[in-house]
Amino acid sequence: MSTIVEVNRLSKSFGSKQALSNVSFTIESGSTTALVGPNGAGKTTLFSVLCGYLRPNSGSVKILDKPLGHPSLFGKLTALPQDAMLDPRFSIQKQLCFYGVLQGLNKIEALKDTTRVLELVGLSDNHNSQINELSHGMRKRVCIAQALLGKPQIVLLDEATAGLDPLNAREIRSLISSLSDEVSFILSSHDLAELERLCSHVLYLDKGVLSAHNRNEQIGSSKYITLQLHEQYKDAKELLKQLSGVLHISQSQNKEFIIEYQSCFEQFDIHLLKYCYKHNWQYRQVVNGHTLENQLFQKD
Ligand SMILES: Nc1ncnc2c1ncn2[C@@H]1O[C@H](COP(=O)(O)OP(=O)(O)OP(=O)(O)O)[C@@H](O)[C@H]1O
Repeated sequence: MSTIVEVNRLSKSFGSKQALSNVSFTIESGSTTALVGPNGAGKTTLFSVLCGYLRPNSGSVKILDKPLGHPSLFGKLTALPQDAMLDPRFSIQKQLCFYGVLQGLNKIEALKDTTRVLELVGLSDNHNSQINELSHGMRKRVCIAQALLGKPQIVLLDEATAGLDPLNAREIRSLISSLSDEVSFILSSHDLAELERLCSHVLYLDKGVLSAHNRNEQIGSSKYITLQLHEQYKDAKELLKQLSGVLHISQSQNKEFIIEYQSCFEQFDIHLLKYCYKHNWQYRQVVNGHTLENQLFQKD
């Protein structure tokens, strides 16, 4: 694994509004990173700086070991902006070919790559459609296809599934997941369950200040599992404490337990599920580590 994004003490303000404040983080190749935070936290500003749309006031950014704007980065990092627009006058194939040519492909290569990316997003049959003939979800997929032109190494997707129905959102998630071996995605979304499924690392921004989280963390000799049971079974917490390997149990919600266990305990998850079966407990969800929601919002 190598570092593909290195951000050091980055700050950006708009007049007196500090949108990013001393933000530092690194991203390794092959990881899928979530960028989360409340409205106005600075996510779009951070994406815009990473893409080179906005200049920071201070700090440095290196992409693939090169400073922002370096010619060798051309086409290596692409983005789907939050409110990406397409031109209603041209077919989607024409538009994508045009963007391919802007990326430095010749016309034949651009057409070939357009065919490839339209197939990836499941829109091969719509190549001649104009944008106003497509549904909201299909338009979003065209924008994602655009971001995938030319085989970039890093793709930033700002709210890729916002406003999509569950089926379309699911298709986009599965596309991201299937491409994540070749492409490092950085995803901004308000959908924590979505990021939970897709991301190994989390960058949390709040009022321009960043904190980073590792999803499947091991702290010292402890590991964590979050177990959500189907209902509030009698004495569940006390009984869980008696399971071998368990170090500590805390309750994040009514039926949800955060189980800290000895990291040397192999196949603890299977052991835990057998224990649930033994006590006739049905479970809703088992998450390796903390849930994203608990990581971000639980105070203790
Ligand atoms: N062009 C601009 N001029 C002035 N202020 C701006 C500008 N762009 C962003 N801001 C301010 O910077 C802060 C961060 O905005 P940003 O759009 O990056 O947040 P965000 O995390 O993407 O929010 P959301 O989740 O609502 O999309 C906000 O307070 C916003 O009002």
